[in-house]
Amino acid sequence: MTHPAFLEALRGRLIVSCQAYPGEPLRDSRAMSLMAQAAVAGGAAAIRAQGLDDIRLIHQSVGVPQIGLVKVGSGGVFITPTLDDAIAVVAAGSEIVAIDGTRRSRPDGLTLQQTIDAIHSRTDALVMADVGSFDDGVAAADAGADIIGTTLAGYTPEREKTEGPDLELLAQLVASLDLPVVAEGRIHTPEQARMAADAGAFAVVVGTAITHPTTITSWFVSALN
Ligand SMILES: CC(=O)N[C@H](C=O)[C@@H](O)[C@H](O)[C@H](O)COP(=O)(O)O
Repeated sequence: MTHPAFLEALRGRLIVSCQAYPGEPLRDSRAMSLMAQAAVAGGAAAIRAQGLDDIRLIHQSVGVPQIGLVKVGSGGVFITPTLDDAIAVVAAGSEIVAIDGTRRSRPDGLTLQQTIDAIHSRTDALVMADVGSFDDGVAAADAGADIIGTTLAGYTPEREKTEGPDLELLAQLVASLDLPVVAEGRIHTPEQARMAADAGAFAVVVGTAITHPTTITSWFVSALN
């Protein structure tokens, strides 16, 4: 399958997710933009970013493609839940919009296929469907997603939350789908990133282990307790 050049350029590469949440010390678009610049300086091929302000600023400050999303709440369908959210993410500067790609019903009443069709007809962006299970991945591919991400594995009732990345799900999706499958979620070490690549991931997204110093600090603190 031929992909747009900017997607092809992500093959086998690292994507760094730069996200901070309300109330956190780094919840500041400038901080996220600096984090993104630092990640690109280290070799990140793309940035994943949350929130329209962060997406806009990061779009202006780095020269690599961006996977954008908005998070609305934290339960149920919370990753770019509606079509309007997705259109806003693209308008803010994302080349790829990450949306909830599960089979759950969406708050605006559209199906996943209707959502993806509308994004494709109204924008040039690619759609990354963040899925939580194999059946989600198959359904999202059928619905027209351009990229499948394992992002929600362990965050819906369908899969156990594995300690590290859900490599089993990744391998199953890679074996069955004719689409780029991106490994995302709980990749905390370079070795795990390598394992995800070896399992056939098109690209590997790392967030917390690179860009969430509070969590990283807590890992070290725990090791000393
Ligand atoms: C489940 C969910 O809300 N995932 C979010 C999706 O954008 C982010 O909170 C994660 O940080 C991102 O997926 C990267 O994963 P990790 O931080 O584990 O490397």
